[in-house]
Amino acid sequence: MDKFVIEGGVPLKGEIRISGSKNAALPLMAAALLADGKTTLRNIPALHDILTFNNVMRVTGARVEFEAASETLTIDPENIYYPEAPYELVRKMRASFYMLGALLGRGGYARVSLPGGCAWGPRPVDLHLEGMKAFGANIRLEEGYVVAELPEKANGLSGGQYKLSPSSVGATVNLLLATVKGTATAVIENAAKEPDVVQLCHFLTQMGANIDGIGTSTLRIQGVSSLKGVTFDNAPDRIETGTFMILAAMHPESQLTLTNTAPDDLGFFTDWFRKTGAEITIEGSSIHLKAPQTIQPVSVITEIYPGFPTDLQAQWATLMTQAEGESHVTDTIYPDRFSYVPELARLGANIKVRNNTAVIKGKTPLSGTSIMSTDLRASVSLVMAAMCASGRSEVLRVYHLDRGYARLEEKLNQAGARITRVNGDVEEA
Ligand SMILES: CC(=O)N[C@H]1[C@@H](OP(=O)(O)OP(=O)(O)OC[C@H]2O[C@@H](n3ccc(=O)[nH]c3=O)[C@H](O)[C@@H]2O)O[C@H](CO)[C@@H](O)[C@@H]1O
Ligand SMILES: C=C(OP(=O)(O)O)C(=O)O
Repeated sequence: MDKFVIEGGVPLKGEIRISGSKNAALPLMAAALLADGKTTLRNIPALHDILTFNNVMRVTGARVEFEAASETLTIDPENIYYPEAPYELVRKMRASFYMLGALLGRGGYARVSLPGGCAWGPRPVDLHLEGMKAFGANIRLEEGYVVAELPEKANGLSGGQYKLSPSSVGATVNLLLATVKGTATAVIENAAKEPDVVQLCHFLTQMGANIDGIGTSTLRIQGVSSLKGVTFDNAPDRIETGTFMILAAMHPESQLTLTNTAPDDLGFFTDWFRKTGAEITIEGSSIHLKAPQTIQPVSVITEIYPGFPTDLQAQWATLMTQAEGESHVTDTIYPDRFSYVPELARLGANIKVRNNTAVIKGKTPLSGTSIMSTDLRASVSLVMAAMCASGRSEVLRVYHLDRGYARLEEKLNQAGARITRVNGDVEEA
């Protein structure tokens, strides 16, 4: 397992180009399996999760070619013959569960292992299954696998209405995939409005789907008989953008420009960010950032889009260890997503968890030591803390990070960071 060795205390200067979004790309990839022809997706980052999903699709017989240098992915689903997603791959990544909707939508049958992904407490898939049932699929559990199929003699789902409670990105994606082809009308209420879902709807529409209410919480899908393969540009990663914005605020001398961003996809995040005292100027797809001399404490509560994203709360709590005063970071979406807290405390942060809230008292100096990543966003927050700490730190198990950040150390080093990737697991055994 690789680790990072980080020399802390240096500001970030210059430009960093934001990669394509992981969480927006994965639904597109699954949707490409519904087409009658080949789909080309551009701005697809060479991340472990993307490579894993490529392999998940290949198991079915789909032809998948990824050119990492040009970040271009082609998916040809013509020869799909094996509508299954095995445990060995699905356990690595929760979004593999999108295969359930895609394969059901394509051929009326899917057998998909129950998912893995970042683990921070319960992450049920009941809404995915209940929604598919409500739209007429037969669902059964079989030795850790979910089998979804059309009822005997039916030649499509029956459609209907289903209200997600709570709203769910993954369930909205799966229900869209399951229903865009066919003859029925399906209405998803309290659907997710995250940019990743909106992009998926636009992509499906370009393929020939009929979806009303895109960008609202009620999606009305009228099934169509076929979908065609298209060429499509994936959106920039809003979570990578937010992560680097937060990082740029952590050192008083940092001045950073992020290019290839989609500022509108950040929702209200920029408002919270400004309250810290950081300066932000948006110019087309570039975001210019200047760190505050003194970071103001800003409490946040995670909410569905456009509220504060749960995927940025660990990074925010890390920033708040350097703010002058007390702040609270509350996660209402994943109440247990605080595994990074003991590690920040080991670096010297004054941070404690009360129920679903991290209570942070700043400003505390951080000093370098060995720290362990536990999930994707937790691990990037530890890298950020190590970059802010005095002396040298080691961040172990960076494989979590490689799931979702493309060439992180290379990008940050180009802006002045001092991060070395060390291969192997001898020290961690
Ligand atoms: C690959 C991907 O895009 N992952 C993102 C996606 O995850 P994911 O799609 O898994 O997250 P959801 O939007 O589904 O989860 C939202 C809430 O709904 C609950 N829920 C969800 C499904 C279900 O069947 N039952 C249920 O109760 C969850 O426990 C959670 O409390 O959105 C999350 C919330 O923005 C992000 O943190 C993840 O990074
Ligand atoms: C948690 C994430 O991914 P997943 O839902 O695949 O675990 C994430 O992208 O932050």
